[in-house]
Amino acid sequence: MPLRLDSADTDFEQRFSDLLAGKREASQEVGDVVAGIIADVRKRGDEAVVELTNRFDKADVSAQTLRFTPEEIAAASARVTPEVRAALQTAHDRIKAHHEKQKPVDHVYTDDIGVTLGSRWTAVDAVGIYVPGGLASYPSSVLMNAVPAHVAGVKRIAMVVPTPNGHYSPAILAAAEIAGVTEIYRIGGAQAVAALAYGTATIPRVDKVVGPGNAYVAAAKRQVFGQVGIDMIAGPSEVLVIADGSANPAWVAADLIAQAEHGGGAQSILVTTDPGLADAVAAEVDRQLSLLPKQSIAREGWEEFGAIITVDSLDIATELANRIASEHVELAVDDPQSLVPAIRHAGAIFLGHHTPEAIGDYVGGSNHVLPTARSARFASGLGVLDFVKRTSILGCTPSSLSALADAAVTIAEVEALDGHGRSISIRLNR
Ligand SMILES: NC(=O)c1ccc[n+]([C@@H]2O[C@H](COP(=O)([O-])OP(=O)(O)OC[C@H]3O[C@@H](n4cnc5c(N)ncnc54)[C@H](O)[C@@H]3O)[C@@H](O)[C@H]2O)c1
Ligand SMILES: N[C@H](CO)Cc1c[nH]c[nH+]1
Ligand SMILES: [Zn+2]
Repeated sequence: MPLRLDSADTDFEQRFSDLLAGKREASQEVGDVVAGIIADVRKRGDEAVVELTNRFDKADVSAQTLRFTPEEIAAASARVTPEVRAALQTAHDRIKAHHEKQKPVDHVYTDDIGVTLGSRWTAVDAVGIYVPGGLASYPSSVLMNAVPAHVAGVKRIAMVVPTPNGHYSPAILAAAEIAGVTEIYRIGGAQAVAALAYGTATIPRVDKVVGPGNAYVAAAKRQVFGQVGIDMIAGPSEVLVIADGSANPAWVAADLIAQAEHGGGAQSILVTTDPGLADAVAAEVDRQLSLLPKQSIAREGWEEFGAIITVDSLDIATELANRIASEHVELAVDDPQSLVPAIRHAGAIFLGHHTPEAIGDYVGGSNHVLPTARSARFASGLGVLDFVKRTSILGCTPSSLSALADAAVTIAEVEALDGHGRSISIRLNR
């Protein structure tokens, strides 16, 4: 049974805190396993990557077959149906159009004393994109990772995707082809992240690793940060549905199940002002789950991490939403726009009864690689800004340098850095 809470209950705070603290992400044990894998890949390179891939993915690879050949990519891509290709193309075009609007612009200005100041954006040279592939296959994640990188102007995109038992969906390679990605390795997990970060004989190192993945991938990204950049931690998926009495229980239930079916610690939470809706959604989730196979991942996910919370007002609902800081927040309420300003911590917000989170997973145009595990308090979803860096530009004239010199030299003296002061005064013959 999923957790049932009511914000008016005396033990609510304690039980809500327990819900937030629930261990869905990397444990100490996962962190230790990942540290061992990273050290092994750094030491033994391809040999370790091959051995770990064959152990965890049962993939039967060698250093020679780690990378998909152009022929394999073309052949797999040719196997997808015209419908699948067209759907991927639609997704690609919509994601591209939306991300084009995120491109930052350079600016330069000269202030009132003649100092020139500016910001210039340049793309990261080489990025590694992680496409998850353990429990499910995610062609959509190929597009969500690769399209913003292309829009940003990244020159080299290296993609990794695990191939459990040697299998992969042709749609993965078709999506890569549509997105213009040609460097693709059949590896996953922490060993893939380590190979991208440190490089091996077969896999040249990159500057930044992005993309979603399970707890092992999330832990590996945390541990290689500094050696390379990372986007954020996009781990096991989450949805928080805020609903009032106008919501359709069957639609809300379907959305909760959709997120729970990601498995691996995925979490679905309903917060509602309507106790009748809470009961109806609980019954409807059970009914819809009963139509699925007994061992369905969605049932496991819902029962282990799901929760239904009743609250007295939408104000309390939004306050809880900010504390949960969910990856996705659906506003299944009469007037969704009125709640938007109150939601400050969310990876993405979905407006109204006709915007299921799954439309954003695929073709809405916004990115589905989003911060999880409450990291929406400080992080944003993947976008063009993840693939560029900002360099500041500063230029003084003799007169503007002279105008600023005294203050600068004074601060240099306070810091006891005489060389700094001298490098300024020498130019002014002081
Ligand atoms: N936040 C997002 O944007 C987003 C998008 C898509 C998927 N996801 C999430 O990504 C995750 C995908 O997970 P997945 O497992 O299907 O694929 P995955 O590719 O993330 O992980 C598979 C890899 O995990 C490693 N692994 C598995 N068990 C291991 C063990 N015991 N020891 C060491 N390594 C091990 C293996 O190397 C394997 O290749 C899900 O949690 C899903 O919710 C998130
Ligand atoms: N909901 C996931 C992000 O949390 C993304 C996804 C891909 N495919 C289906 N869903
Ligand atoms: Zn999804």
